[in-house]
Amino acid sequence: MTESPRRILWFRRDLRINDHPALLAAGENHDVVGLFVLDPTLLRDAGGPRTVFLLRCLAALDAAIGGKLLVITGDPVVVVPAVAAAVAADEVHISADYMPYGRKRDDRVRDALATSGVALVATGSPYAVAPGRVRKPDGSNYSVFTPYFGGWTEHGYRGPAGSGSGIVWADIDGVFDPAGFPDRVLPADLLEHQLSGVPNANLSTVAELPVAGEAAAAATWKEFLAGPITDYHDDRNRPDHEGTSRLSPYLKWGCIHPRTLLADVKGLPGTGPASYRREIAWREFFADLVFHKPESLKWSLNPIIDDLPWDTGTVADQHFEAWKQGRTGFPYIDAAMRQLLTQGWMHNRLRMSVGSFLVKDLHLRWQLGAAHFMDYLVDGDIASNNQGWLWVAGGGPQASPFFRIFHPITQGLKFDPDGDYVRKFVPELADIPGAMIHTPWDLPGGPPNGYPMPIIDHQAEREETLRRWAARPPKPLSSQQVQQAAKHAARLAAKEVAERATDHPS
Ligand SMILES: Cc1cc2nc3c(=O)[nH]c(=O)nc-3n(C[C@H](O)[C@H](O)[C@H](O)COP(=O)(O)OP(=O)(O)OC[C@H]3O[C@@H](n4cnc5c(N)ncnc54)[C@H](O)[C@@H]3O)c2cc1C
Repeated sequence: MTESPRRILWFRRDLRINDHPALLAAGENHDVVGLFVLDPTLLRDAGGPRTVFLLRCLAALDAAIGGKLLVITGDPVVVVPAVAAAVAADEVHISADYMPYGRKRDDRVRDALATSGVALVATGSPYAVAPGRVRKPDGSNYSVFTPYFGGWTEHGYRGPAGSGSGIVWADIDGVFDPAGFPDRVLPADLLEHQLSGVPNANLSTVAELPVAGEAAAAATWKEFLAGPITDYHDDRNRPDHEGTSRLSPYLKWGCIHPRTLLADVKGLPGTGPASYRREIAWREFFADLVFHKPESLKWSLNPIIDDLPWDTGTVADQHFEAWKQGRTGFPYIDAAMRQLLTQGWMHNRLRMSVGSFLVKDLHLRWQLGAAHFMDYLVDGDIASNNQGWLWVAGGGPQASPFFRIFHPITQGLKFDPDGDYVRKFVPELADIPGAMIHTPWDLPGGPPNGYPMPIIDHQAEREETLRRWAARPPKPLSSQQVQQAAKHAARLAAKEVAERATDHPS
C-alpha cells in the first residue's frame, strides 16, 4: 500500500479533462490514475476510422495529462479490478453508460470490484439529460420527438462542470508493475497504431479523419460558434455548404460534452442556436429510445417492416456493392457514399437520402446499411445510427412513414443546386457545369469518364416499394390503436404540413 490515496478514473466515452463531473468526483482529495481499457468485444464491431480516431483521441488525452494514461487491452471485468489492486485504489469512477452492452459490462465490473471492497462510482453521462430521466406525467417514456423535446426542455440540465486542470494525476512509477500487465499499450503505439497484437482491432482507415482530441473539439466548436451557427437553421440542410458543426466524432468519444455546447448557445439570438439545441436533443432522444427499447438496435420496432419481402440473391448483392462503392449511377447518392469512404463522415441530409435509396429503391434491409455505416463512420454511434436507420426505414416509433420515398435526383437539385457537393466527390463528373451534373445520362454520349448509368429506374422501384407496402401482411389494430389513429388523422388534417416539416431529424 502507498501513502497517498488514489482513485481511478476509468475513461470510456468521456475522453476529456474539462467539464467532466466523474473526473472531478474522483479527484476530490485524491490523486487520480487515468485508465482506458481497449475492450476486444467493442473493437470487434468498430470500423477502422472510428478505432483509429479513438486511438488518436487517447494519444491526445495522454499528452494532456502528462503521459500518465494507462491503456490496457482486455476484458474490463478482469483489467479494471487488476489495475485497482495494482495501484491500491479504493474507488473507480466512471461516467455512466446507458447502452445495453455498457450497462451489463458495468454491472459485471461493479460486482468484480466489490469482491475486493472497491466501489464503482458513476457520476454524469455522455448526455445533458441521462436516458431514462425524461418521462411523461404518467411515468412512461416518450416515443415521439416533439413531446420528448418539450419534456427534455422542462427537465432542464446542469451547466458545465468546470475545469479539470487542478486534478493531481497519480505518480504510479514504482507502484504499478508493468510486468503484471503485458497487454499494456504504450502512447507511441497509440499514435502510430502499431497495435497488431490487439485482438479485433481494425486499423484500416480513411485518408481524411478530423484532428482528434479535446483541444481539437474545442477549436472546432469555437469556429462554428464564430460564424456558421448564425445560419445553421437553413445551412444545416445544405451539403454543399460547410453549415454544420462537424462535432459528431467528438461527441461520440466525449472530447466535448453536450452540456458545454448547450451552455454556449443559451441566450444566443436567432434561429440558428435554437435549431442547434434541438439537434442535440435528437441525440439525447435516440439514446433514450434505445435505453427503453434495446431490441431496436437489431430489429424494427414496427415488425411489419422486417417482415416485408426484401431482395436477396446475386442482383441484390451487386446492388449493395454498387451502393457501398458509390457507383449507383445517381451522382447525389454516389457522392455521399464516396464521402463516407474517404472521410468517414456524411452530411445528415445525405444519410437520409442514401438510406432511403438502399431501402426503397434497392429493396434491401435497413440493417445492411446500418452495419455499413458503423464500419465507416468516424462518429458511428449505435443509438443515433440505428435510430436514424429506423427513421429512414419507417421501423421506429419516431419514423418517416414507409411510403415517404426520397427522390435521388430532386433531392440533389434541391440541396446541391449547383452540383458543388457532387463535383467534390465524383471526379468523373467534375467537368459538368451546374445542375446538369445530377443527370449525366442526359449528356450527348452519356455519362463521361466511365461513370455508370443508373442501376435502377427510380420511378419503377418507387412503385414497387409502394406495391410491397400495400401488400404487407394485414395486422388487426387494437381498439386503442384505432382511437389513436383517429386522433392522429384529425391532428394531421389541422396542421399536416407544418408538423411533417419540423418533426424529422434533419
Ligand atoms: C441513417 C442515419 C444514420 C446516422 N448515424 C449517426 C451516427 O452513427 N452517429 C451520429 O452521431 N449521428 C448519426 N446520425 C445523425 C446525424 O446525421 C449526425 O449526427 C450529423 O450528421 C453529424 O454532423 P454534425 O456534427 O456536423 O451535425 P450538426 O448538424 O452540427 O449537429 C450537432 C450535433 O447534434 C446531433 N445530431 C444532429 N442531427 C442528429 C440526428 N439526426 N440524430 C441524432 N443526433 C443528431 C449530433 O450529435 C451532432 O453532432 C445519423 C443519421 C441518419 C439519418
